[in-house]
Amino acid sequence: MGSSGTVAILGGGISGLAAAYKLSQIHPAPKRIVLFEAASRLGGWIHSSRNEDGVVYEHGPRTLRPVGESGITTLNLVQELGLQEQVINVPYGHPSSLNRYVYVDSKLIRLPTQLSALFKTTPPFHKPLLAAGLRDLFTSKSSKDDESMFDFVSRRLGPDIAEFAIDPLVRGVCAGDAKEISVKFLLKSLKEAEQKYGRITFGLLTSALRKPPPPTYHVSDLAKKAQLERWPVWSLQGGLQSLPESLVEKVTNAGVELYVESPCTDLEVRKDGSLVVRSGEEELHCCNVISALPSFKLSELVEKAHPTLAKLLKSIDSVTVGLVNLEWTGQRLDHDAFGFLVPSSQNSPLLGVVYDTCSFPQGDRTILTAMMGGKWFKSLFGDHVNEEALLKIALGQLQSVLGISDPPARAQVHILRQCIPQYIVGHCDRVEKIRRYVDDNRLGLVLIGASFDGVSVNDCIHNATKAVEQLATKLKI
Ligand SMILES: Cc1cc2nc3c(=O)[nH]c(=O)nc-3n(C[C@H](O)[C@H](O)[C@H](O)COP(=O)(O)OP(=O)(O)OC[C@H]3O[C@@H](n4cnc5c(N)ncnc54)[C@H](O)[C@@H]3O)c2cc1C
Ligand SMILES: C=Cc1c2[nH]c(c1C)Cc1[nH]c(c(CCC(=O)O)c1C)Cc1[nH]c(c(C)c1CCC(=O)O)Cc1[nH]c(c(C)c1C=C)C2
Repeated sequence: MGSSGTVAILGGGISGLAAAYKLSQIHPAPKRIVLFEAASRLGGWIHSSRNEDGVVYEHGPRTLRPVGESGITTLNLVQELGLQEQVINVPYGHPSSLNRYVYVDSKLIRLPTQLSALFKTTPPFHKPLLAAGLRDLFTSKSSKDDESMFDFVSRRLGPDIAEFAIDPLVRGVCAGDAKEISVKFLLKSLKEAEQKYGRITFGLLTSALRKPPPPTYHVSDLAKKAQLERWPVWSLQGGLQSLPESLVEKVTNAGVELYVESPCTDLEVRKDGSLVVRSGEEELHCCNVISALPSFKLSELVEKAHPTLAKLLKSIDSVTVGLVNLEWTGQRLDHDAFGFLVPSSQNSPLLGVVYDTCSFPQGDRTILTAMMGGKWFKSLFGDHVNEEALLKIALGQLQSVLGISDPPARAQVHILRQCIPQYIVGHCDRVEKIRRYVDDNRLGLVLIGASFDGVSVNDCIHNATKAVEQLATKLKI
């Protein structure tokens, strides 16, 4: 088979599917677009299950934010796919968008959102939050180019904020340890403000006062509606899995070849710059390969020919999450919120619990998702923990925290192995080195996926779209 005009995509998660969709839309489109997926289903970590009675559980992501260029890219895509009627949003000002709890010293504490917390000591903090602002004003800037989220916030705003706000935030976004995760992961603009103004408060003030410039990119009617109505987050009826399902339908109709249960087992770069993708006995010659694989998986494929690259790719580690969906009949919560998070200082097996039916009610029932382990999975549960044991642990925790003692009407447990990449200190440099190696060695590889430039679904779709736009300008079709 000739390589000219054939593009291979490795991985059929949302990144790979978004790339396949975008590639099938460009003119002229490549002659062949072939996607290899190792698992028996497409969608990667986006996984919803639909019970026979229509009740939906999410085993991966559940809500997306509509903000920023990447939030708009996803809503644009949703409209292009004709899914706008299926969009459900949390209304502006809804308790699930305002109330976030932390579980500290055996108590659920609502994180303060009111201005009074600036002047009054409000638990779990030990000082009024104004003290944090004053500390920032009197702290000089650090010369370090990168540091951990915990160190940065502890230094600038005090250890209280680092322990009770930043540490749980990191657990609630990447199931990781704030003492290891790079400040550039979630607080890039604050780190830049420190470098530019010496104080993060000056940076916050300047950006609050500055009118954002009008967008230079397309904003669909759906994205405009989300902005106008100030949706905090949104999802899809039937679960977020409807998004990859719709992409699969569209790309199949556009002629993209999708192979499931077809792991890429070898990737060879020939001297003439063409590439050979192997999946078991099959081999495909192509002009370009888009990898939408987790970094550690791609590392295995390039290990033999490019050990230096393999080592760099492998250094972007991922953590395992035990995820337990639980359902009870009736309303079992005495407060409305997005959920609660547990700071690592509490040494709990729980990372946090999402109150799914508070954001999106599903009749007269309570559905919660407990997430456990993350960075601490192995030290908490060992190598051989099974689903039954995790269910028991989750139920015990929910009894202590929420006082729910009767057994759930239904439950599902999933052990999500190596599901969230960890952007530890130095991540940006690592990614730059990886990309430089690929360019310098003319490997013809395009790297997308959650391992590199953002873990949210929005980031994955946006980065896949941008990468294909760039590739289109130099495609050897
Ligand atoms: C529990 C959980 C909750 C989350 N919550 C949110 C949320 O609320 N909001 C949000 O925005 N994001 C959330 N995320 C993050 C988001 O879901 C992921 O970052 C995103 O789905 C990753 O997509 P991806 O396509 O880059 O990678 P993946 O989904 O990992 O896809 C990679 C694909 O490659 C396949 N593969 C692996 N090896 C091979 C091989 N050798 N050959 C071929 N295929 C291979 C895999 O089977 C997989 O299908 C959450 C993630 C998890 C795990
Ligand atoms: C307890 C563990 C986890 C919970 N969600 C995730 C984990 C690991 C994964 C996750 N959650 C979000 C993202 C996307 C980040 C983004 O950039 O949009 C990912 C990968 C969204 C999110 N969840 C929480 C926050 C603060 C955010 C960021 C954006 C937003 O404000 O929506 C908080 C949170 N997550 C979990 C709970 C229980 C919780 C708060 C109570 C579960």
